[in-house]
Amino acid sequence: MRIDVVTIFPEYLEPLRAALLGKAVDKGLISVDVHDLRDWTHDVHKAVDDSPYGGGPGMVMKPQVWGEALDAVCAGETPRLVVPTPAGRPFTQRLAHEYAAEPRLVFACGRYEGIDQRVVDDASRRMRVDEVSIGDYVLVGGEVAVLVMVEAVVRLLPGVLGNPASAAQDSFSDGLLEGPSYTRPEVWRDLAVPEVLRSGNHRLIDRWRRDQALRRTLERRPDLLDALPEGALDKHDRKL
Ligand SMILES: Nc1cc(-c2ccc3ccn(Cc4ccc(CN5CCCC5)cc4)c3c2)n[nH]1
Repeated sequence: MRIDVVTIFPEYLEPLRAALLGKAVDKGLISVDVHDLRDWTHDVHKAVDDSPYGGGPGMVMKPQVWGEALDAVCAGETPRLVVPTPAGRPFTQRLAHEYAAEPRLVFACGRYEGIDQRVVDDASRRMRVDEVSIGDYVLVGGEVAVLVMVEAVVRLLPGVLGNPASAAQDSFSDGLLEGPSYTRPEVWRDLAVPEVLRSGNHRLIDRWRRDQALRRTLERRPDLLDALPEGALDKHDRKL
């Protein structure tokens, strides 16, 4: 997978070079290129923003600079363009799997109050463009959202995770939150590991884990229960 990121703060994307993602680059599983938007300015001030038409607080990013940058960065194999924004469709595990199947992703990181809408409108004439939100809170720019999305997507690629079974058993993979996890010691600060997990009875252990996942989902994310497909809960589940 080829990933390109356009930003006025390239240094914000340095974490993509570290740890697991850095190893994925070293292994040739992904390529990551970060581009400074200001490379496509032509004025001495390298201006990338201007006042909003219609008034309002803050500044809006200029379409001309973004247009030239995306023409250059998106050249070659047509990518899927992802534009983080508070006003976007939700980024979900399902969308992460969709992106993991793409050969090329380009991320456009806005700042200020966002990017002139015509940049998205124009790009949509040539490629798939998604305006995506990573949550219902407002960041200062798109860079952190790109770090979140790249991490969620790249970990799904074959060969990236040391333990691929982990991604297969992700939260949400069965529609529920995962329950609690434990490791040694058996007792820590007077807190003991639940007996069933040391019983060796894997039928009971699986049942206990599912009960814990259901309880936690009911308590923290009842909306996920409503979204479960018909028949996803068996009669034991419904008794909880
Ligand atoms: N999931 C998520 C994504 C982001 C995000 C992504 C890209 C940019 C580029 C600039 N900003 C700051 C920013 C500040 C104010 C407004 C104005 N809006 C008016 C009412 C609420 C806000 C918009 C945008 C981003 C924010 N934030 N959260």
